[in-house]
Amino acid sequence: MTLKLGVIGAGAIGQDHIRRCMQTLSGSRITAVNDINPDNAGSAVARYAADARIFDDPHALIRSDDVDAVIVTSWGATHEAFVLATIAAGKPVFCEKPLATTAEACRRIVEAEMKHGRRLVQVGFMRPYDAGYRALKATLDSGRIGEPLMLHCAHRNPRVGKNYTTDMAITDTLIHELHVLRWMLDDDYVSAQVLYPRKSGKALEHLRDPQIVLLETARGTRIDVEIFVNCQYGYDVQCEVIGELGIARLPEPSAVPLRSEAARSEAILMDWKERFIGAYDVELQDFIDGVRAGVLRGPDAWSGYCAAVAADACVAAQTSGAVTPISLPAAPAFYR
Ligand SMILES: NC(=O)C1=CN([C@@H]2O[C@H](COP(=O)(O)OP(=O)(O)OC[C@H]3O[C@@H](n4cnc5c(N)ncnc54)[C@H](O)[C@@H]3O)[C@@H](O)[C@H]2O)C=CC1
Ligand SMILES: O=C1[C@@H](O)[C@H](O)[C@@H](O)[C@H](O)[C@H]1O
Repeated sequence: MTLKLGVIGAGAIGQDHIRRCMQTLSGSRITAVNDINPDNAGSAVARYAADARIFDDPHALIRSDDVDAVIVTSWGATHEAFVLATIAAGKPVFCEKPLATTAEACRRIVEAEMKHGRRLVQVGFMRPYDAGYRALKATLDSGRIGEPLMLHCAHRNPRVGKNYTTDMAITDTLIHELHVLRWMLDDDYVSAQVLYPRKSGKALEHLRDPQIVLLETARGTRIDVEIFVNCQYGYDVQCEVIGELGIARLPEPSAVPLRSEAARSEAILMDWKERFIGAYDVELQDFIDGVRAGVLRGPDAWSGYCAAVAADACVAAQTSGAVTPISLPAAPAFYR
């Protein structure tokens, strides 16, 4: 049975996921698209999914018999309502990160899914599907560098638009690290602090950029993450783990080492779509396969909630400047 997918939000990543479902992945097709901006829905359908129906009402799309499962790729603040409605309809949902923009909203999703009694939600945290992060985690798990003591990370985007606000450095950007580092270290955060270095002249008036987030885990590992979303030169994600016996780094994406014009160089990617293209393909194929097999295995709503608890603390720390505690309840049996 080919899985019929409905997409809510046909912007940058919505269109990219529609393209990959229609052109790269197997076992699904896009049958329905909704966007608050009808031009975006129209252009997605025209470019990639000529047979899909355009819905004016996202809730009608969720309920439609032409939709077996839903992909939510609208703005973060709208995710909660669409995910809850899809759970209420008893259908699986792939929701782009963040699952919701606050821990309280994520908790409501967790409660609704548990009440339903079966996993329906996969969160679009793609980094655990990335070959580089998987290799880094395998190295840590092998014990070759001993226990991790410190991590130095960076998440840099060349630039962001005028709607990107200071808190989005946490809820939209750092949220990837909050999820992937917890997964990689198999450890929980206990505190967060945010520091502001000198502001870049390339950042718009309203935005504090760059930012440094300091995290501490329950086992005492210290993590610093630089978030710099107007770095100009590229899309650059770095992660270095300092262990008791050695150091392990996230591999760079492969690039041709070039000797030209009296210089040695390697290109740096400019776009998250290219940097994580392999990971997006594998995560969405995993969702499609999981729905068809009746068992979702990807990042669950609980991991979306845990990332949001840490994000809430970081957002509070952005204004207080203080070291802010993070405390997580034990995972319910449903998610263990
Ligand atoms: N996993 C990843 O690496 C990435 C994840 N994302 C996440 O995907 C989501 C979308 O991001 P982008 O595609 O970059 O944004 P975007 O602004 O390019 O696209 C969002 C689309 O959603 C539509 N939309 C907004 N509110 C809506 C509503 N109430 N109903 C229907 N449509 C609505 C907008 O009109 C727009 O077409 C965000 O949550 C973002 O954090 C985005 C980029 C990469
Ligand atoms: O998820 C993403 C965007 O929404 C976010 O705005 C960027 O900062 C991230 O690098 C990208 O992966």
